Amino acid sequence: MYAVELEAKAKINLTLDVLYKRPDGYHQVEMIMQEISLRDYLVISLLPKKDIRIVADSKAIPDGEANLAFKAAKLLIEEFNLDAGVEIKIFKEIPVAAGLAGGSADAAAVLKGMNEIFELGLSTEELMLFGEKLGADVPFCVMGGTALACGKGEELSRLPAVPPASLVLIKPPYSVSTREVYNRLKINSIKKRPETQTVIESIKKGDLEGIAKGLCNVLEEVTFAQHPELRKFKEMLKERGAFGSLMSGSGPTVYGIFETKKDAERAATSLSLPGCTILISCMA
Ligand SMILES: C[C@](O)(CO)[C@H](O)COP(=O)(O)OP(=O)(O)OC[C@H]1O[C@@H](n2ccc(N)nc2=O)[C@H](O)[C@@H]1O
Ligand SMILES: Nc1ncnc2c1ncn2[C@@H]1O[C@H](COP(=O)(O)OP(=O)(O)OP(=O)(O)O)[C@@H](O)[C@H]1O
Repeated sequence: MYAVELEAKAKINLTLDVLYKRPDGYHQVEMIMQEISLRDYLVISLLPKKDIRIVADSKAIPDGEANLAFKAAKLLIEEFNLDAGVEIKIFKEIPVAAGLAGGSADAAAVLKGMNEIFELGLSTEELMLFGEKLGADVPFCVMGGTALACGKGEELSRLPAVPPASLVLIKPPYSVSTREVYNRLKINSIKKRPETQTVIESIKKGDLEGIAKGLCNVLEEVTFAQHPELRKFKEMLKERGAFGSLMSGSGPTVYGIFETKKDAERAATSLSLPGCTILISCMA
């Protein structure tokens, strides 16, 4: 049976600013998105009849039509009236509901994989437009790399690659609802906003310390109000040599940027946070 194997890479936010609430209920954002090496693996196989089957190695994600990978397959089957189906095997490595776009990454991988299996001939831009129908982070997960995201997150402009750097990610043993965090945000009381253009300049110069100094996510205050220990996790990473640390997306994952893999490994092994998942990854 014809099958394709894909990697679905996670993302972190280097900056995340929220400008205002839009009439459509979403928030206007300005954020720098960065693809990282942490990834899920998917195997998509052709099924002779119109059926979508999700086979996941994790009980933490839905195995039916609530799965974002299922929604992506359904979207293309209906759009192109495909007279066949797919089985989607998902091997999860990305922590779920962690602020790392795990579901969005899987959905983007399904769009790419089905484009290949059914020879739809869709460009990256066309796949990103389908991604927009699935969720705000999906267009970036289709594009990958480093990008400035505006609008709901679908207006993307590619940025130069950031300098190679390692990350330590701390994922606490609970998840956070993105929707609740956005809806709890008091936009008029945001004390510190990212200096997005300054960070873009640092990226263009390949200045890792400048990037790290510019890390800023306005959603932190909302999630930290519920989980104050996350603020401590940021400090612990910096005390262990991180150039900078930040919560990714709506959280709860907090990450630190380290110059080398060895620095990241040393920091990670010195952390003892019962119940937390501690991962090492890299940017670019
Ligand atoms: C927090 C980020 O992950 C940062 O990259 C994204 O902004 C959220 O991306 P996402 O999880 O793919 O978001 P979606 O699944 O499309 O939306 C989940 C919910 O988050 C809220 N949401 C999301 C994106 C956005 N720009 N404004 C919002 O208010 C909406 O209530 C939405 O119903
Ligand atoms: N393939 C999937 N992988 C992970 N979560 C999925 C998937 N399909 C559906 N979900 C659901 O989507 C919700 C969000 O999961 P996800 O891992 O995408 O969160 P996230 O990383 O915080 O996303 P974002 O950073 O975009 O806000 C979870 O509650 C999960 O049950």
